[in-house]
Amino acid sequence: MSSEMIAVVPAAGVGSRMAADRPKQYLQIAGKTILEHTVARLLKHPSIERVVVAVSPDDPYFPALPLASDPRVERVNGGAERADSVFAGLAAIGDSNAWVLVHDAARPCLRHEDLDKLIAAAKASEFGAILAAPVRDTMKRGNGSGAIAQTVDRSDLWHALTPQMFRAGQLKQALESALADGAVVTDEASALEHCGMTPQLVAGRADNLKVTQPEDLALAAFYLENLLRDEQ
Ligand SMILES: Nc1ccn([C@@H]2O[C@H](COP(=O)(O)OP(=O)(O)OP(=O)(O)O)[C@@H](O)[C@H]2O)c(=O)n1
Ligand SMILES: C[C@](O)(CO)[C@H](O)COP(=O)(O)O
Repeated sequence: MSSEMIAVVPAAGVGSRMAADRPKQYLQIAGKTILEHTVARLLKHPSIERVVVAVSPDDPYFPALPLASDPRVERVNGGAERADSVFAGLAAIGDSNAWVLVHDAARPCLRHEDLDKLIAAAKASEFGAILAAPVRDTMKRGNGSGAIAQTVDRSDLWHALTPQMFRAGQLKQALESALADGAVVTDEASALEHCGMTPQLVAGRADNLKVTQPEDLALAAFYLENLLRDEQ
């Protein structure tokens, strides 16, 4: 059975919460765009053979990046929602037995120690695996009017991270089914859950943050500089 390992990077978002002059994946930290750092982290891992990047069809930034001419990087057109972009990336993978790791373009601080843990867990799981960070704060649910409705039991509560790793065919079928049913699919695992499957949780580092809001940029730069120094 194929062991080709391909990363799919959804990078077609507009970054509305970042409210910058360009989509956040094209903001610079540590001398490069966030997207370049994210793709470099993936291609630096010896098990990942190529990266499929889903970008907006009218994206003017991607062609100017050196990675656009890297033979290991394939561009596809992303879609209206993140799940549509992931689905478009999967369409570029012909082998249903290939391993696919879906990783947000907005997460540039992925460490190989976490990637190694994820790969091992996914290969040992019937339904793949995702990186996740245990919740560390007390969790509250609001009552819709700004007050506390209840405290949520945080035991075994996790922040889903990426990469999320599955056999390409398994993920494609689950996404097709979940999207056809109108399910809310904010990460790949939720599509498999919709189909009754139970991917494994792999405890990952909390510094694998998704750059989402303005205050995340400086933190991501700090985490990335730590990562690059640790890998020297
Ligand atoms: N239609 C979309 C929406 C999002 N993404 C990607 O999915 C990842 C996680 O999404 P998010 O952090 O929500 O990015 P945006 O959608 O750009 O942010 P916002 O929700 O603030 O607009 C990002 O790398 C983003 O580029 C995508 O490929 N296609
Ligand atoms: C996939 C993800 O990063 C896991 O936490 C998250 O669901 C992306 O959500 P977003 O609203 O598209 O940022």
